[in-house]
Amino acid sequence: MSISQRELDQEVDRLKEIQIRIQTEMGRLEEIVHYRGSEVLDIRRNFWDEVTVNTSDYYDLAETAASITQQQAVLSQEERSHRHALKNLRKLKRLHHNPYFARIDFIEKGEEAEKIYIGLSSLVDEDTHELLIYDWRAPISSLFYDYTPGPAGYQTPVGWIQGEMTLKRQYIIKNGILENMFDTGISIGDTMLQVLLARNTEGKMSHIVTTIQREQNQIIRDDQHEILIVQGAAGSGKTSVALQRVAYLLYKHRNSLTAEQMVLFSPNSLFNDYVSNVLPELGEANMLQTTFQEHLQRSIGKKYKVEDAYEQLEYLLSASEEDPAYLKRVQTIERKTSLLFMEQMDRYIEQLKETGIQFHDFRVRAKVLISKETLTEWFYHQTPADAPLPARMEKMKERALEELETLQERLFKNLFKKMLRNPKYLGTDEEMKAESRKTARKAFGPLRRTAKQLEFLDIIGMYHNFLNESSPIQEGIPYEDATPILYLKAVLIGWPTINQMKQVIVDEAQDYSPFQLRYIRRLFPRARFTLLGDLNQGIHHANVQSYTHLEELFGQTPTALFQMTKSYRSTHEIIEFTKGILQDPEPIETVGRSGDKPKMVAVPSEDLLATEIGKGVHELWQKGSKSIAIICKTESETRVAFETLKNKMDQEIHLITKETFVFKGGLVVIPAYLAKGLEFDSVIIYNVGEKVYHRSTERKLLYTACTRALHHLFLYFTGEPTPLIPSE
Ligand SMILES: Nc1ncnc2c1ncn2[C@@H]1O[C@H](COP(=O)(O)OP(=O)(O)OP(=O)(O)O)[C@@H](O)[C@H]1O
Repeated sequence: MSISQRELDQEVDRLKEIQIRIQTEMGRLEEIVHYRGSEVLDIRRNFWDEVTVNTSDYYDLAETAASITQQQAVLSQEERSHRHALKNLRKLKRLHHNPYFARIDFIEKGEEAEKIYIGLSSLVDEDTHELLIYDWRAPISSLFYDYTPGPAGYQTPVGWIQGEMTLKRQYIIKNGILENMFDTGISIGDTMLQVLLARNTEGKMSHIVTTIQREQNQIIRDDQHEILIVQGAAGSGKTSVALQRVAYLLYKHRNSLTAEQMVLFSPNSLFNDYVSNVLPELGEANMLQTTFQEHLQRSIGKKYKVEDAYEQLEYLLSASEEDPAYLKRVQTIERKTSLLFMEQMDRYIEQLKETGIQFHDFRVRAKVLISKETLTEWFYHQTPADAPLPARMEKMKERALEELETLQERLFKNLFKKMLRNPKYLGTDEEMKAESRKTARKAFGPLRRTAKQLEFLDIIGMYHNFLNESSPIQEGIPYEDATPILYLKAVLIGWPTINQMKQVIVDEAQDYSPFQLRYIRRLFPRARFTLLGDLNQGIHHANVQSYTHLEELFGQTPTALFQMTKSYRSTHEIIEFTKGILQDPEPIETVGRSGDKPKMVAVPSEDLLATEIGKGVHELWQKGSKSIAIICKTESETRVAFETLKNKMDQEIHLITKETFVFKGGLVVIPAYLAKGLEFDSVIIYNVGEKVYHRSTERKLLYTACTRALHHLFLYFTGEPTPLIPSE
């Protein structure tokens, strides 16, 4: 739709006017920040001058205390005002160069037409209290995301507002200059979205608030359901939705929810870095970010090393399918990740109430102080059989600490006696007593800690007993055993209290096993959950297979299942090509952006792969790519590729392994499972030869790798191409 020159001039004028207001307000706030800042410093420096200190009698003491309290109150009031002004100033600085990105004109039934400008945060006219810019998260801003011009409505805390949208306009404002604007007609698609999607990507993920789509907006703003499950095709914006949802919830519940009460489980640390800019760009603090692996290792403790999920995967991808050890491992993994296994554990734990509990001896070097038999005897005879297990363990702790106290007293007496007899020690009896007491206390320190943390419970021993296996875990815990071991521990001694967590977000949820998901649910009993995943991209063995399964896992509470089927990342050609890799795909649609067809390149021999890929990289730079990933199947293939490629490239090339924590753009070589969740202008699959990808379990991995591409996809192969890619 064409926009008249008059309208354009009006918009330019308005933008100028808003910027002047922002500048004026910034100036005012800068003064306040400066003034409050020096006030705070002043109060801190002269704190004691203002306090009347008199401690001669009770009344004076009380007066002194009151005076300190009063002075503290003044200080925190000043600090609060300072923080508030600083926060507002930062907000204005963000708005200054890009105050808003959209406008809608809306006529509420029975009211006058209103122009609503929407930006990253709101701006109020201090004098008239008029809202000059609405925050994108305000209820009314929903209109922009949900409707095209025509009848429209939105939900407010007091009910539904119905009316008519007469205009929907989007702006591209850069460095304070209005570069372009588009009006959306009833039938015209989202021009702005197409412009954004056609761009090249250089680095970390960016926010999408200027072009959130209706299906995404629904998920971002859903506050009704305690459990949200999102199936989203590759590139449909799951991670984006998760992050904008965090920003939305922080805005909506700003008086009761903080960033520390939200946690995001992401696939790996590299990914954490990749997404780390989004919330700060939106003016919000990042929520806690972690990986399940990190949780496992931290909870198991330093004594044992938990195998990495990627090590497990590396093994499964590299071992021969005929190897009996491989087959056994696959079976074991399938068993230990199932809910059936959890039920079997529950039965075993039930039994432990009567028999079979195991402890470690309390010992100092070789000397046993409290034997495991004694501990077992205490458990079954001195703790109430009908009490819950954690309560019984609490009793055990008390009992052990008591016993340690007695033993420590005995040691003290012996030491003291020895000192008295030994002419080497000089000093009064009292001094020697104190010395001996100190030595005894120190000697018992580690044992007391063991008791307090209930480390005398032999969790691993019981786990082995349950499995009916004799070989005890030495220093490494296989990935598939780590969660069951922690589950056993939690049920026996009580779940760690992570109750303050109100929102838990699990990205790549399809890579968790049913056992793990149920475990996570119990870890955060009071939290609301957002689980986002794509069954097409399930790369781990025995992960969740269906959404009914997921719903069952989280059941009971209000649960909603959303589907996002449009893929925003890749061109139409790449999407169609990658669909062919899947056998029974979840639905995927394109948003209509077109590009080159993916290219399969046959290479006569492996020695020539690097040279050919070098040429491909060159071609892709020429086409304007700013980020290129050469994706390999495993870490070992990645290392080989990196070594052979690094001398063939004119540009710098980065190797990415699971030890890489910082996301780098440019040219990278990366294993497929780490490329998960990331995206690049161009993707090169290192070798899609039949010898490399042939098992059906590798289908989803290959799919995941190919769907990382925005604009171009090149696939190289030696020998025959993989049968997983249908020939045209
Ligand atoms: N509404 C939108 N407007 C503009 N860009 C969008 C929108 N939704 C998604 N995108 C872009 O599409 C790309 C894919 O988004 P994102 O990584 O969130 O998808 P995903 O579903 O998590 O993908 P995957 O599962 O394949 O890793 C990103 O570049 C994102 O910025």
